[in-house]
Amino acid sequence: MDAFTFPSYSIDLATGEALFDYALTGPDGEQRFTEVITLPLPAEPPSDATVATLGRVLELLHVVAGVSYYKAAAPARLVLPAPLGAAAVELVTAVYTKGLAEYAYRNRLPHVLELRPEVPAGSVEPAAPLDNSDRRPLSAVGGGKDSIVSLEALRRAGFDPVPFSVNPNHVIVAVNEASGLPALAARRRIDPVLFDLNAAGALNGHIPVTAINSLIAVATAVLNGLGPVVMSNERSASDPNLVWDGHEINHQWSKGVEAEGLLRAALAEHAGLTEPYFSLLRSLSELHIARLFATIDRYDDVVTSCNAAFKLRDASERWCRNCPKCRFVFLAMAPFMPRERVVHIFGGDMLADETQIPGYRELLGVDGHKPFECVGEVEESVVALSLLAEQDQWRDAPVVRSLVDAVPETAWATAARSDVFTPGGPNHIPAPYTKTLTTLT
Ligand SMILES: CC(=O)N[C@H]1[C@@H](OP(=O)(O)OP(=O)(O)OC[C@H]2O[C@@H](n3ccc(=O)[nH]c3=O)[C@H](O)[C@@H]2O)O[C@H](CO)[C@@H](O)[C@@H]1O[C@H](C)C(=O)N[C@@H](C)C(=O)N[C@@H](CCC(=O)O)C(=O)O
Ligand SMILES: Nc1ncnc2c1ncn2[C@@H]1O[C@H](COP(=O)(O)OP(=O)(O)OP(=O)(O)O)[C@@H](O)[C@H]1O
Repeated sequence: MDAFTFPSYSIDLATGEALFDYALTGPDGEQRFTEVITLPLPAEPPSDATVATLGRVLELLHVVAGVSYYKAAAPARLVLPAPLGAAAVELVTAVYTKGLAEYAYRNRLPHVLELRPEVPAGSVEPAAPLDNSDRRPLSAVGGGKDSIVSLEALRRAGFDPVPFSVNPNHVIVAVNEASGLPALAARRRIDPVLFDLNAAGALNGHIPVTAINSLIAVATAVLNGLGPVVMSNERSASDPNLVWDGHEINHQWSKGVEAEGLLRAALAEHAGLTEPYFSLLRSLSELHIARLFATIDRYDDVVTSCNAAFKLRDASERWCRNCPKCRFVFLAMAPFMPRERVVHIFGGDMLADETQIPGYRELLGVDGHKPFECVGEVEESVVALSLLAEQDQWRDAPVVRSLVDAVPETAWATAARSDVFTPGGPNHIPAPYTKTLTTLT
């Protein structure tokens, strides 16, 4: 295939159903795709101004959500459907290069990292400004510990958050029920043709899903007259897994602060939204978030961070207890909870299971590189281990004993100087929200 194009998109405001069309084209013909995204509708029909702003957000979503289909062939040309301003082009370029970097690395496709979209000539009509910053925030809920921390902090700080999810599965539904807050949901249907192509051996790999979910959340907030979208993306999401061919490869790129800034700028430029989207947890390490989560216990029976529970097919019921994310989150929560509580949350004791030692050695930087998963930095893992080694309840756990012996002296020294509990780094948290997290401490 030579080119990836964006033939059309439409929305039916009576049903909330938006259709996004894509095409891979080449000398042998064309492969079309249609993704269907259904937004929750407000009680009253939206005003013309709201519909205009929504249209602008959907134009960005149309282009960004194309990554799932582009990756089936990775053609050299990415041909955008309409002129875009500089900030929007910068976002799109980054989503298709940095957002697909892990895919490019694993499939050995260096040209993807250099991809530049072809932007039709012409100017874009400036968007009408919309300041919705004082409305109720939409709090994105993924079912894991991070979004629970944000939701609870927002609630306790009096912001009256509306929980929101894309395709909520049973875990997310249970988390929302535990919160007791009425939630909004959007539906997203990937074109099944993509799965057929995958089964037939098409190129496949990781995509920047948070960029897509974020724009669906912003579209929902606009349509429903709500305020900023509040994400729960942490500081370490901005750190790459490795460097390849001079490019940083970051599994979590679209959760990082660069993506957040690009999305905010594109939404301001293209949709006129002055305060559309930010991450409340941006300054915190994963370990710090785990410590905050330990202060909240109403979600213990339902919280699930394991990605295996969120697969479209053959999902696990809750924690699989055998993946990098389960290993990391168990390690991060354990120092801050009684042993029986963390074992109850996970349904088993991962630090008593010696088969987990090789995976933990990767997290601790003893073997290999940081896994391609949503896990914290090596330093955070070493700090967590050092805290466990000081506690009677954990010191003699078989995995803890083995790891304490394996971690090199230099890593302990780094951990001893660590700033994992000191908030830091760039963030986009608006002034009214800066004290929100203090409600949990
Ligand atoms: C749940 C999961 O981790 N899935 C990743 C896995 O895909 P798998 O085939 O095992 O299961 P499905 O998710 O059901 O996907 C089926 C196919 O559909 C493709 N696809 C899915 C969603 C989408 O938006 N577009 C798609 O094209 C997918 O490629 C499969 O062929 O492995 C895939 C290949 O590495 C990953 O792409 C799947 O990741 C999902 C998109 C996903 O939702 N992952 C999040 C849990 C995730 O990884 N979040 C990251 C943040 C990444 C970011 O920058 O936003 C994190 O939390 O660190
Ligand atoms: N299905 C979804 N719908 C809406 N937002 C989502 C969805 N899945 C994840 N998110 C959001 O995307 C961001 C990254 O997701 P991630 O899975 O890292 O977070 P989490 O589930 O809150 O916590 P954890 O890191 O413990 O899994 C979070 O802000 C989360 O709220």
